[in-house]
Amino acid sequence: MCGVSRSPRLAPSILSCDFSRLGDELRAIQQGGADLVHVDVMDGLFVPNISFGLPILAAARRATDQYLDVHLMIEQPERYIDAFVQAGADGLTVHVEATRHLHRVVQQIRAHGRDAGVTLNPGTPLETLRPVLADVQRVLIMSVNPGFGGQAFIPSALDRIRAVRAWLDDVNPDAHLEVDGGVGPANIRALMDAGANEFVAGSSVFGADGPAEGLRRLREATQ
Ligand SMILES: O=C(CO)[C@@H](O)[C@H](O)COP(=O)(O)O
Repeated sequence: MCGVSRSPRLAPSILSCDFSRLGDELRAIQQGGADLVHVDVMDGLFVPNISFGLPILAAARRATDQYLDVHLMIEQPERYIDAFVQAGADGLTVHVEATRHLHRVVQQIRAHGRDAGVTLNPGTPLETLRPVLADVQRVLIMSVNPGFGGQAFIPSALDRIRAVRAWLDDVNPDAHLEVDGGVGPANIRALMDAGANEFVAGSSVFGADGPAEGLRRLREATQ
């Protein structure tokens, strides 16, 4: 039996929001029942896109009291952990491919009292995560190649979730297992059944019908 509640936690990705109305968007997702706010930081080096960085995170921190789940798609994240903590991150997730010192970065995040997360690209062997599984609060399985919102879900993520869920149940049942990329009403139930309990969603939340409806559809699909 897993230690964390298996109740699904919805994590809208603000990468897909209207940044000219960031405060309104954050209020809308909170009112719509978001459980945490996913913040995608991209450096144009680790991924072929630049999103935003510290000032936007700090602005989000001023605008909401919700948990800020920061996904660092940046090279050598150890250079910026302290700054992202200062800017208001509650959880920081780093890529195994982006650092030579994965265990040290996890320690660095934990030393600030924040939740440490680890993630990996869809083409990276899961084994690279294993040495730190007991030390983290969150594992993120990427179900797209990171860098852009609105991409198609990669089905092999389902088996990867099942495998990591089994490992976590052995060594760290309290850790969250999050999935990110192409998540929507059509696949959220299958992802839940595979063992994920946190669901990052950009397009399916900030779509044409707005965050309240997007979140309602996702929540309904988990039933
Ligand atoms: O990290 C990323 C992309 O790199 C994701 O968080 C996306 O922003 C999710 O967007 P959708 O696939 O839900 O549109």
